[in-house]
Order: sequence, then C-alpha cells, then structure tokens
Amino acid sequence: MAQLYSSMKPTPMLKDELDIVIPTIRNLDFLEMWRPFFEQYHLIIVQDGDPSRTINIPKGFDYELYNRNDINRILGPKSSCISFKDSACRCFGYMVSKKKYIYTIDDDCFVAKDPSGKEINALEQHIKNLLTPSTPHFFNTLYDPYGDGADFVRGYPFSMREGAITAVSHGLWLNIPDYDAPTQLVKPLERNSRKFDNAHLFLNDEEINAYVLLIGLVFVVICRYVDAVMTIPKGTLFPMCGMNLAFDRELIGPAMYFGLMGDGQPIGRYDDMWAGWCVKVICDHMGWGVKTGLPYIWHSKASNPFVNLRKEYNGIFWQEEAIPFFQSLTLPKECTSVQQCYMELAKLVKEKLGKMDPYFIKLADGMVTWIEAWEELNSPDGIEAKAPNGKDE
Ligand SMILES: O=c1ccn([C@@H]2O[C@H](COP(=O)(O)OP(=O)(O)O[C@H]3OC[C@H](O)[C@H](O)[C@H]3O)[C@@H](O)[C@H]2O)c(=O)[nH]1
Ligand SMILES: [Mn+2]
Repeated sequence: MAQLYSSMKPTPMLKDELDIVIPTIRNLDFLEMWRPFFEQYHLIIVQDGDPSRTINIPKGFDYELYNRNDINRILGPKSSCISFKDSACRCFGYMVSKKKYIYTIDDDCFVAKDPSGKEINALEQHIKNLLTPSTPHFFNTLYDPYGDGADFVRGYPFSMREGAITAVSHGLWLNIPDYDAPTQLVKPLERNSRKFDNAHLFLNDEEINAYVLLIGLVFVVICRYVDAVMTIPKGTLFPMCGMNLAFDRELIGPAMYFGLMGDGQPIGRYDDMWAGWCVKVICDHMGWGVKTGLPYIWHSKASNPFVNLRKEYNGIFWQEEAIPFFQSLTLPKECTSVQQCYMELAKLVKEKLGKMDPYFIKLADGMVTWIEAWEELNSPDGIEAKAPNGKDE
C-alpha cells in the first residue's frame, strides 16, 4: 500500500525541466527540511573550498556533485573564471546544467512559514513567478496582476496586459535579512520575522508583550512578511541576492555570471550584486521581466560582519561608480542575443570601469572567458561535463 501511495505523489511542476544549484562548504543536512519539496528534483551541488573534504548529503536525493578538481578538469584554463572560496562558485552549476530553469539556494536557508503558519514551498512559488508574465513597462499598483486574488487595476492599458516574459524570480528571507556588513554591525539583533509565534513555545501573552516592548525600546525590530510579488520596472536596477533565486536559464543563463570573488580577489560578497546589475540591463534590453517578493525562505546563519566588511569594503566603495555606469549604458540594437549583449557589456566594463581599478579589467576578461566556457559546454557538440550521479538509494 505504501508503494502505491508513494507512486501516487503528485509530479511537481517542471520536475524534469529544473535543476536546483547549491554552493556549499558545509554538510547538506538542511535538505532534510526541504525533502518534501526538493526530493523529486535533480540537484547540482558545487562544493567550494577543499575538494578532499567529504560533504554529507542525505540519502534519496538525485544529484551531481562538483568540487574544484572537477571544475578544473572540465573547464581547463577557463576554470580561472570560476571563483574559489566564495559562493560565486555556484554559477558553475548554472553552466553545467542542461535544464531550462534553475533554482539556487544557500545551505543555511530553511523552509519558512507564512503568517498562517503554513510551510512555504518556495520552489513552487518561484515556478509560478517564472511561468507567469511580468509587467516591466507599466507598473501595476496592485502588485502581480497574474497572482491569485489580484488583477490589473483601472487605467492599466489593455494593450499591455499580455505582459512580458519573466526571466528572473528573486525571493526574500525571514529571520536573518541579507544586510551588508555595516548594516549588520549597527543592527546586530535585527530580525525579519513574521511575528512572535515562536515565542509562544516559552512565554505567555503578557510576557511576550513585555518582550516585544523591550525589544521595541532597544532595537527597531521589523516584522516584514510582505505578501506581494512585484515586477522591477524597466530602467531600474536592484540588489539581487543569490540566496533564494530562480531564473529561466535558457533565456538569461549566459548573463548569470557571478564574477571573480573570494580567494585571490580584492572583493567578495558582491557576486550576486554584479550578476544582478548585468542581468537587469540585459533583461531591459531584451524586454524581459524580473520579479521580486514571494517566496520567503528562513535564513538561519548570520555570517561574521567583520569578515564580511573586509570582503565587501571595495564593493561598497566601487558600487558608487559601477551603478551609474549600468544605469547610463545602452546596449546597441545589433545585440540580439544574451551572449552578444554580455560580450558588449564586458567591453564596456573594461573601457569604463577599468579606469577605476585594474580589477575590472580582470573581471571583464573573466566575463569573456565565462561566455566562451558557456558556449563550449552548451553548444550541440560541446564537451560533456557530467559528474557521476550521486543518487543514494
Ligand atoms: O567560501 C564560501 C562561503 C560560503 N559558501 C556557500 O555560499 C552560501 C552562502 O554562504 P553563507 O550563508 O555562509 O553566507 P551569507 O553571508 O549568508 O551569504 C550571503 O552573502 C554572500 C552571498 O551573496 C550569498 O548568496 C548570500 O546569501 C552557503 O551555501 C555556503 O555554503 C561557499 O560556497 N563558499
Ligand atoms: Mn547565509
């Protein structure tokens, strides 16, 4: 009978069209909490740091595991474009995947609960976001018009209600928000929480009220479960976080390069930011949409703000020049593919940002190498990158 029930499990959406990419330096016990939502999908695990370390992966998951030796073996000299000792290494997983969609999640992100206490299937919400259109060209004030219980508001032009293809779905986080180091340092206790329902485990209502009052006096605690999905308007950049992110790999994958970060680089923790700026200007050029908002995950680890400050310092400084560069650039209309847009972007980065710091010359070269490697692995007669499938029965 159990066999019958297990075979009756509904087939999850895009089961064979989506890979889950996880960058990691840890054991992957967090997958146990995601098992109901992830078990039927294929995982691509990018093991960072010491390749001789064994990563513990819970049984029953279908995965391929790549460490630094695999990256070097598969890409050869082009492996120089893949970061080492930074979560930026995750983009190798995007490159070796053969699926149409990617979902990437950090290994310290767990299943969150919505205000009703229901567990959030983040992957399902990302898939809904990607499979419904976006509205980058005219803002709908009632948020995502394609979401349940919403629609276009009065005055929204009917000629624009078909919307645009959605290329990216950017999810958010409860508990530890993705703050930069200076913000983390000045707000060490700030949590992004639904409400104090966990406190009920230990305290009665009066005690909770006193606790909330105390916290309210000492720190502004923001309760920020916002039940909304929005399209980021065309012409507007955004700080893309790689912690809980999904995208249409066949559309925008070649632009999802997470840059040169970590070991041997003067910058870290700007991997997803760099990718987000490049992706957004290319989506704007191609007329595609980028959504942000639901789903939430529960982010459990606050990384060390002092270590983060050292990694982010140059990024905090350089972004004041880099962002106006992205805001002001126009890609030529001759750029009709993402690869062409990206190569043009690399040229402009070298020309314009290379003056600010030689790092950007190296980064621009990394962008070109990334596209060359992408083409090598993804062209019809490309090299086969498969690692042995690690499925444990
Ligand atoms: O050298 C490394 C360090 C970490 N990872 C993996 O990357 C994921 C994020 O790491 P962690 O949760 O420790 O850092 P956070 O500060 O929370 O990360 C945020 O800021 C940096 C990135 O932009 C990241 O996406 C953000 O979430 C985790 O899976 C680690 O195992 C790594 O591969 N190499
Ligand atoms: Mn984290």
